Amino acid sequence: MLLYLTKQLCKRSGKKRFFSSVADINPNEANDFFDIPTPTTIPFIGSRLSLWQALSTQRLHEFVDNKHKKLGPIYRDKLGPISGIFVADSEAFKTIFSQEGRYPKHIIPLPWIIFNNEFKYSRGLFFMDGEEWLPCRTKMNKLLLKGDLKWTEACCNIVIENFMNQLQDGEIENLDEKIYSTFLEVIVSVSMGSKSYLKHRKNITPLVQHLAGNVIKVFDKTMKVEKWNVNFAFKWGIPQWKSFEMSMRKSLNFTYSLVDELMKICDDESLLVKMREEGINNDSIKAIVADMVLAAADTTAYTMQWMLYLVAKNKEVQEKIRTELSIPNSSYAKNVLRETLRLYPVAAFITRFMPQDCILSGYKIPKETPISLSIYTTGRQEKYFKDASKFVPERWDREQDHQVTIAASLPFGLGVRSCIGKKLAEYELQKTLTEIVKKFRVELCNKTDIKMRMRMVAVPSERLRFKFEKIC
Ligand code: HEM
Repeated sequence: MLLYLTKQLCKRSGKKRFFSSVADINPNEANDFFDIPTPTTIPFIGSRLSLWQALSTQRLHEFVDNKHKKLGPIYRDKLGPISGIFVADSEAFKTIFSQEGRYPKHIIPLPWIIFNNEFKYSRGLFFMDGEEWLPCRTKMNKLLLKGDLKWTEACCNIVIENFMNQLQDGEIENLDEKIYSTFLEVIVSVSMGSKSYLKHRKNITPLVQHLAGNVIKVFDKTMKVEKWNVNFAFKWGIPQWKSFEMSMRKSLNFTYSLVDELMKICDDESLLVKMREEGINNDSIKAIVADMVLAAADTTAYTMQWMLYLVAKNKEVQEKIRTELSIPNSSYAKNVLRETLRLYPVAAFITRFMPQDCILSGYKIPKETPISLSIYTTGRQEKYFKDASKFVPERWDREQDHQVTIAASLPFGLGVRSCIGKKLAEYELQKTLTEIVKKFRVELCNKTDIKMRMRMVAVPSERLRFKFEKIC
């Protein structure tokens, strides 16, 4: 898989070797770790205060972006519990993914670690490491990233058709909530299979709506407790911790019971049955699927909103999507999605601990140093994307040479630990976009400038409102 991706990226970046930086730097010439630029702030208070400010205004991406502007593509910082380096350099990204080892490790939010340890919930892929993670991940790759995925597409199509039936002329009330529930319902329908979903959807839809409310709270409460010293918050049981703990328990308990029920009614073409056939035991199935439910909704729902926002502001893009619908194998909708994720990567940071010492951007990095890849920053840099602030889906066109640096926009990550839901997400997002644009002209009703805010994932600074006009 990694070899395939590497070849693809070589082809597109026009370079001979994608991971060129690995061999090109002589370790003796590299600079010392402590020479990496670091912000000058009042010791301790300065960095905590600015972090607190960045977190409470949900502007962590801008905070980090400004630091890169001042200090360059790599800098060292202590961000509360996370003390490590921040990297905004496509060559360094390649080095990281090529040297991340057999069992890549990422940072897990501290409240979630404490919660899992304290209450002994077994969790899915995102939380697993090493020997536990690899066999499960290999089996899940086979089911969700390789081969024929028509069975997942069949599930998406039914749920999206249902969503389309809720749209009409005019401003759609609570569109964001409808989008959220729809994408949550997709992962539920994939878990149970399209036939079973069709049979039981009347009962499933209200459960999904209830779950959506809980899942939203988990992300919100995690953000709120992270503004505090999390160990302190947990130890003293402050209200922010209690509220986070409650939302997490509710969501997980509800999701586990839902998966239990789905296991009884799923059909042969379902994720649950396919996981069983791969030899994954029932407890692990429950934990993996429950986590996917949590990972699937926010990421896809907000990407859908950003995509609608951008096409609503760019009428010519809408028109082109409509025109290209008649062209077989047109990749235009896919390019719209790629361009949306370049400007608004819902996962604005990807993290890693390297298993051995490495050299990044000319500096020696000791093994196990927490590394944060600033995906938001690289996606908007002029040196990687011409007219970087403009929304130009055509720049991703394979036929034309618009000089995109693929490794600077990695919304799903790269390599063996990249997003397991990538193909599912790409299909459902493109399908929903084309169905909407085929039937409606989309207009943005918000009058103020919309900014990106970090609520674990990248969300709009205010509720997006759209007006739909039916195309006769
Ligand atoms: C636009 C949609 C999505 C985006 C941008 C996205 C992005 C990401 C990113 C950046 C990672 C971390 C990769 C890394 O550490 O290298 C990730 C991991 C993950 N994603 Fe997604 N994701 C999306 C949708 C989904 C969906 C629909 C699912 C569920 C089917 C999903 C399930 C997961 C899981 C389980 C992991 C952890 C994988 C592991 O650690 O092995 N994601 N995603």
